[in-house]
Amino acid sequence: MLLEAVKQQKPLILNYANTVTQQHVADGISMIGASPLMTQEVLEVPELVEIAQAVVINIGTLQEKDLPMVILMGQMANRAGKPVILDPVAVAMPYRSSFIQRLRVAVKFDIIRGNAAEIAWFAESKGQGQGIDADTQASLQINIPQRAAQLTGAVIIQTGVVDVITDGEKTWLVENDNPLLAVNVGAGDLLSGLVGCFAAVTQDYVQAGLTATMLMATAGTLASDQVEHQPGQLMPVLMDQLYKMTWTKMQQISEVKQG
Ligand SMILES: Nc1ncnc2c1ncn2[C@@H]1O[C@H](COP(=O)(O)OP(=O)(O)OP(=O)(O)O)[C@@H](O)[C@H]1O
Ligand SMILES: Cc1ncsc1CCO
Ligand SMILES: [Mg+2]
Repeated sequence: MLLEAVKQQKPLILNYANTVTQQHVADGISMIGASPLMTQEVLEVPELVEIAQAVVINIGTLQEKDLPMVILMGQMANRAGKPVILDPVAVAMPYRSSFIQRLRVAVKFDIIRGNAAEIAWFAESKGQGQGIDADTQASLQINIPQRAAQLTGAVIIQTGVVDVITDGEKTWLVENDNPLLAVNVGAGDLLSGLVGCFAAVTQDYVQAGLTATMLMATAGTLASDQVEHQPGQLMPVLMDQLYKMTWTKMQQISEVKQG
């Protein structure tokens, strides 16, 4: 079971993080037994990718000067067969689109985790919005993440009211409508970090994505029950729930369906 594997192997997860939510990302990775490391220095990238088991690239606060560093991280991980996870924050905005276009010609992403608007961009489909907010649509179009997977060759994790995990053929749905999680900025960034932890311990990236979304859904449900209508209290309780998580709880509490 992948949560046990993370606790036993304690993989090192190397992050190009955004400066808004990196503390949550680092804490979440640590809470489930993996080891986080953030970098912004190109000169240390080779030695860090060497010891890492996964690389997570989050473009939330991207800067042009960082592009060569991010390309190097991705390429070195690609060459070493280490998973590269992309969190394409607000990728539909023109400058960000250009950054990702230039990154994607150099780096293969194994997994892309984003909200519906972000994933729609990879599917070359019109998104519902261009900011960081998740699409709260009730009617889910699973053909969009499936198409994004087919076009990019990456496993897609689209989050929202329902999370969709797909490689373009196999598709899983995790029901996770949780208003307290939705309003906490960085819940998605945290999830992308957790995806890195599971991708570090299996080559089955659909399974890694499914496990991470089940984990987040379960921890989110338990944490919301504890803090009730106080979203400002959620994050610390969510961290406690991640720390205490078991596979049995994840199977009992998260609602998973085949798409
Ligand atoms: N109603 C909802 N809308 C959006 N996300 C939700 C909702 N309910 C639960 N979530 C969960 O919140 C987490 C973050 O998903 P979201 O789609 O908001 O990512 P995001 O937009 O990238 O967030 P951020 O940029 O703040 O990190 C996911 O685990 C998702 O399943
Ligand atoms: C609000 C915000 N702005 C850039 S990154 C970020 C956190 C959500 O990804
Ligand atoms: Mg996001």
